[in-house]
Amino acid sequence: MALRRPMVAGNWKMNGSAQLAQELFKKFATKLQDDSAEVVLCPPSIYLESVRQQLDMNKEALNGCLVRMGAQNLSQHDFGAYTGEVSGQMLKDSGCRYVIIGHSERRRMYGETSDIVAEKFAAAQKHGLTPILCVGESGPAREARRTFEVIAEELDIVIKKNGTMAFDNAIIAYEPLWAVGTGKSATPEQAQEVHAFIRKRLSEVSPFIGENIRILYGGSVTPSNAADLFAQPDVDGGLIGGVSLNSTEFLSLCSIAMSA
Ligand SMILES: O=C(CO)COP(=O)(O)O
Repeated sequence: MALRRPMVAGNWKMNGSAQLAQELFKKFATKLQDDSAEVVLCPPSIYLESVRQQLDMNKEALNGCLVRMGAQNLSQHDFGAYTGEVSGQMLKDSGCRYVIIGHSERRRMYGETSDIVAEKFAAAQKHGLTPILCVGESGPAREARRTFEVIAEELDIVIKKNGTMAFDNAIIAYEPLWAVGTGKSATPEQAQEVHAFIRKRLSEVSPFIGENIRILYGGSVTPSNAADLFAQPDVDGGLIGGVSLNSTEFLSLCSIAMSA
């Protein structure tokens, strides 16, 4: 068993259906073998209930395999006049264990600043959810050799607001923007380099957290590149977009993580 249990988290984004949940669980029930990796489904919030039903219905068949549920976003506020928003408490009530925070699509398209991301991180933990914090540089930033600078900045704002110890209960996802949904994944070496940088930065404040935090890679992960990515020493699995909608391919990523 690896020091850190690998995780494969499926971010459905604004895709999927109750039927997809059913199809995935049918395969989980027969194909997942043990608890050597953790599998997380992050459907749109309207389908959390469908996933939860499947989790309940398949409890016995899953037989100790770790399948869990996460949300894709939450409000930084607890309750109130925030039309269209969902609070951490509501996600917790729906059976979520995880919540994705600061995905690049939300930062870019919905004006989520790093300050808001830091507030959402705090809100998630306040309500007993584990944040999956996304960080990553744009293509131009990489070309300008600003990758580490961008990642450090995104991390530091969350650390400043929440403290390093908050990362005791958090997961980080490195998702370079140029690799998200483009079919052009980071190479295993590129991913490893950034993951090691993130781990080192956290280790400087807490060696325990640095050693134990799981850092996922996200951006065009497929069954053909996953084994090399997941085999990197500082890559603890993946945050999967497109492929998480294909039950056969997603299951094959889960198997790869289980043997990583
Ligand atoms: O954004 C992602 C996961 O959060 C990655 O998406 P793709 O796997 O579709 O590139």
